[in-house]
Amino acid sequence: MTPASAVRSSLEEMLDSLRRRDERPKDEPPALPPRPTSRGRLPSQRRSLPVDFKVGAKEGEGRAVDGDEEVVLTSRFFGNKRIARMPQPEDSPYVKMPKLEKYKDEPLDEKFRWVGAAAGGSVPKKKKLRVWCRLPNTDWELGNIHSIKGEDTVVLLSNGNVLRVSTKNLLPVNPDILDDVDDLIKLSYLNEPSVLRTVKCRYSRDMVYTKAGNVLVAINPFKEVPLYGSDLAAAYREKKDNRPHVYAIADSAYNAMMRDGANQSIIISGESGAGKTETAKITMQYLVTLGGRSGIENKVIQTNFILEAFGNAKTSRNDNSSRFGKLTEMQFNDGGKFCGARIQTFLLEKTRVVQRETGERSYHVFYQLCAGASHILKEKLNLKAADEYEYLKQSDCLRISCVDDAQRFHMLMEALNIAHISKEDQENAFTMLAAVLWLGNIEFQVIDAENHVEVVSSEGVTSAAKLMGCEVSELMLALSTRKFHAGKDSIIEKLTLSQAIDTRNALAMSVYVFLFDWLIQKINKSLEVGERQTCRSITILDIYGFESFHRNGFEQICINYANERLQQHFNRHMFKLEQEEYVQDGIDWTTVEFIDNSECLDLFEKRPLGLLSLLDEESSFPEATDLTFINKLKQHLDGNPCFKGEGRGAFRVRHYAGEVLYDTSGFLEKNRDLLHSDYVKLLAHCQLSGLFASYILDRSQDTNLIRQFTSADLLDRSVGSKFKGQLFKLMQCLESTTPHFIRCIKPNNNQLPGMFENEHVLQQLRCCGVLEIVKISKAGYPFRIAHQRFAERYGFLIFENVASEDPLSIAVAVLQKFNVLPEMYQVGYTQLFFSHSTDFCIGEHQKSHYTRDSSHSEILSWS
Ligand SMILES: Nc1ncnc2c1ncn2[C@@H]1O[C@H](COP(=O)(O)OP(=O)(O)OP(=O)(O)O)[C@@H](O)[C@H]1O
Repeated sequence: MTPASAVRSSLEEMLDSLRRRDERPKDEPPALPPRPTSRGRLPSQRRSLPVDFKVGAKEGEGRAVDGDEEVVLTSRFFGNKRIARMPQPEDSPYVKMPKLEKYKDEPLDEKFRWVGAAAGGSVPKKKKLRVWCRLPNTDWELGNIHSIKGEDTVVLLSNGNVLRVSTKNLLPVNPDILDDVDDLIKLSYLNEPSVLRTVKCRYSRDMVYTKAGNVLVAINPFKEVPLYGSDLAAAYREKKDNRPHVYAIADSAYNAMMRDGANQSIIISGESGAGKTETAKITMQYLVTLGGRSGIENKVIQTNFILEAFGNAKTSRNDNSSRFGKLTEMQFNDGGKFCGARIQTFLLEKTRVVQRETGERSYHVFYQLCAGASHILKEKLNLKAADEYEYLKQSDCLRISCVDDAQRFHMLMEALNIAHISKEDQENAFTMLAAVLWLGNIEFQVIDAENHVEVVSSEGVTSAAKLMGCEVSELMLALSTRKFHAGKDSIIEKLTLSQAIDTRNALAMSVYVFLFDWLIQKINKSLEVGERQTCRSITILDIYGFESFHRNGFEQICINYANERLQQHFNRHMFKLEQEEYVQDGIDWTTVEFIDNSECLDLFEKRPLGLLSLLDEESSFPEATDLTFINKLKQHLDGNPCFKGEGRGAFRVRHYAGEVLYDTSGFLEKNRDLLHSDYVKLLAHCQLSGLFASYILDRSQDTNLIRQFTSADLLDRSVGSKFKGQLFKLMQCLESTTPHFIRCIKPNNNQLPGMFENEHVLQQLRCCGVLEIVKISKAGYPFRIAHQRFAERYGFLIFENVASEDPLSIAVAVLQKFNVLPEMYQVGYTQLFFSHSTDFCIGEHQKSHYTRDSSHSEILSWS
């Protein structure tokens, strides 16, 4: 009998007793077990994991059978105490927590290595055994042991080659039957090539979702797969399907929200192009159908299209890359009905509007407008084809294959209508887009030896001025001069060519950012529930993925910093808090190590000598340049193992997802993000259209966007500090929710279906700590219940008067009376910890009374 079935029968027995409670003879004497020892803890008992795995074994004794041969295996995953450090308490978005054992000071290479890679569990010792063999190019290949001599083994590879390798480069292979297990926890041998083989095998059969314990791994199919739709959604809703799926994650978040009343979050991460945005949309779709017909489902779904048009663009990594972070709070009333949503966005990549790498595009909406606007609209906006605008044609990429921009524009108009964005507001938005495009066509001519310029009178400037609703002369002046105040006098200074171009671009970017923010406000207004009737929510986070391009600038460092923060959140919940709870409740537990990214976060956030602080400090010196900035970084950060200064104003950061080379040019300017007071005024007084102009005016007064900052102002307002502040707020918001994680994986860099690049996928699996998650899920106790609650629920089974006994004695007595195997649970100071969910324990007929808690809190919940 397996441990699971033993528990099933014993708990079934317990539940039978529950049903028979009234018939139970009153005089049956309860069999009281001896009181447990002090600290409420049973004698140490390690649960035996399925098959051969042994927690805590240094040199393992697990046994496995391969064919007719029994082989001796070694398990070396556990036993290394290396728990990661908590974030710096003085500068952290989290509530202060007790400090844990410090990360060992190992060489950096060690920390970035996948801990289980070489120590995948076993060193096979018998002939003919199937093994994974690490090739000189680091790929893993299947083979059979031919002979063993000392430390070396000769392996017959599946491709016919024969290889002599060191035995430490061999790992055990799972039986074929486990090739496509839906949860990696079911693998007998947990090692890198086996995990890869499983996800690859599933991927080849269009099973793009696999579970790694509580985490869902989603591999981007890059094609339509028959995994979605109302029938399938209904199957998940009615619990008829339990295969790994986004629907299952959304369903479990919804159930947890309804059951516990606690807000939930679904955190979707992965590198650029891994499928986060699509996954977020699938999640939303499922949630709105779960939440019943409220009339605003379609509105919410359509907002995705609007946001993608204005906030997504083609990059070299992804034809539809989100260039902003998005948090969508789906709100439900007490009856679980979906009743509204609120969207929060983070740091739109604004430079894309005026400049980007060759082969990439600006925001989709520009091309859609040019291709799809009606004749009347075109005339009104003096709109030309996309290739007539400098801002669009400069990167040699006007189209995306298989995408019809004109058709997308019609879809956008429809989405705007469904989202109840008024016709007038729509027209205002299109007017601003056209103004931005015309601004890009404004040219300057040099008028003196000092390179001072004036604006060339052209269709560009007249159209831009007209669309913005200001005088042509006003715009010309704002773009070619700058006014300073010296005492009571104001001095007008002419701009040089490069200053004028920067000013024009800054104006265009600002208009676009204002437009984007304004649109989010409009959308939020439209999705708002009139009377706030809700106190429950599920928040979906879809933030731009980790990026490493040929050239990486200020935007990339912000994006990658955000991903570091998110990774820390993941580590904190999957590894730190989970293991802390075991330790604090005193159960027998051997720490599972994981790759911590605290050092990289320190590099960014430490004060006063972190990257962001140094950037702010340097930005506040008017004389500072990108060169003085890089020197400062080298001077102060060289000691951090995640930092390496390079030549030509560049530096490297060792992120959790890989190393990125950053080019500091433009860092200071982008961090300062100063708007010249002249054109803030210009914008504020433009007759753009009623509401829009007043919105700009509000913003300009709000943030006091004027020149001549003091350095203290700058610290509050620099882009880096603001972004860090936003991320901290985001983390605090996520901390108040129960998280559910989805890790998206990109199978290849070509955005092609059916192409699975082993090394690339492996790298991503390593980064998200999949192996460690499986280890912790396999060895851990995900289902918990407080002694008190367990005693209240089950105590009557053996005690006449539950109130007269202490909860711990009752709990232990019940477990012993019903022969629950000691390997299946541990008794902590305050809780009982179970390794299996109630799904193992109760019959189908009981499911309506018991819901499974796949998060953390308790073993059972009662309806
Ligand atoms: N579940 C899916 N089914 C079919 N195609 C998908 C799926 N998920 C992603 N894709 C394809 O992959 C492309 C990239 O996905 P997506 O835009 O969601 O990536 P992302 O991780 O959000 O990237 P970024 O960080 O750059 O925004 C999509 O445009 C779509 O073509």
